[in-house]
Amino acid sequence: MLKITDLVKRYGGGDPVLKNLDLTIEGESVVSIIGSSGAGKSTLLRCINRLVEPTSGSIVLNGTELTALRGAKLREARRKIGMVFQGFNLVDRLTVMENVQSGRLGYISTWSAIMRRYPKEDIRRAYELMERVGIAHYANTRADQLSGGERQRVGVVRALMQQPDILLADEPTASLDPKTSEQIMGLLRDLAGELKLPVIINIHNVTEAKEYTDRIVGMRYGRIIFDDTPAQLDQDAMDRIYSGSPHADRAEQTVAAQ
Ligand SMILES: Nc1ncnc2c1ncn2[C@@H]1O[C@H](COP(=O)(O)OP(=O)(O)OP(=O)(O)O)[C@@H](O)[C@H]1O
Repeated sequence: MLKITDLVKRYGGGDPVLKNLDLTIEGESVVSIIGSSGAGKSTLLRCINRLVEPTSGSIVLNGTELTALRGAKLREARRKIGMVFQGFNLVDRLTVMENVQSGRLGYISTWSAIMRRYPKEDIRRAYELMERVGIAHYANTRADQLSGGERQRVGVVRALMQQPDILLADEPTASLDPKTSEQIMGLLRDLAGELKLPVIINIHNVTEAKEYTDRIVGMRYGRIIFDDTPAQLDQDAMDRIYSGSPHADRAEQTVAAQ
């Protein structure tokens, strides 16, 4: 279970971009986070895996308070959080297998990694996952020879090699054509079910969010203002999520506080 309580993030001395946010995700479900550009979607995901340091608040994953962790304990917790990126974040000159095995860094010794001496079990699991997502025949191909959709499949397998407790996907389909984008969304949904893995996806494409996810969280300037099933996301909810501006939001809050 992921339980976020009273989360605040402020970059430098500016206004908070996450404002006392609460969010609980239980069990395996696919949750999408939607909202205008600047709503704080990426910041929220990056606070969960501590790529961004929260200013205050609590993030508990399966009983571990993530915000309190440092050093080795933080690295250990991070291994349990898989991340899929918009730009795939692959090492182009490495093969698909080498990219996929980089998900095991932190589990195997640096020397084994340098020598590309992967444990048999890791190779078996990599092939199983690559087979599952349809890229096993590319195992020895350089990552830069693959199409966008294939590259994202590599990104997904690399994240799954970590044997994560949760998968975070930051606009995983934003660089893909519409058909490939739907395939990747379908894959994430199916893998979530098969592996009993909660998945949180930041996404701009509301049609895909409705079709491929179980729950939609709508953010507006640092707050969650919608949290329900796709069926409940009507035009009125859409208008609320996508209306306003950071400036208007700040003015509203100032008036409300007076
Ligand atoms: N490293 C940073 N330093 C300063 N401000 C930042 C930083 N990262 C994000 N911000 C600001 O925080 C706010 C939220 O940004 P964030 O990227 O989380 O929003 P988003 O909803 O993911 O937007 P998008 O959909 O465009 O990716 C924005 O105003 C952004 O300018």
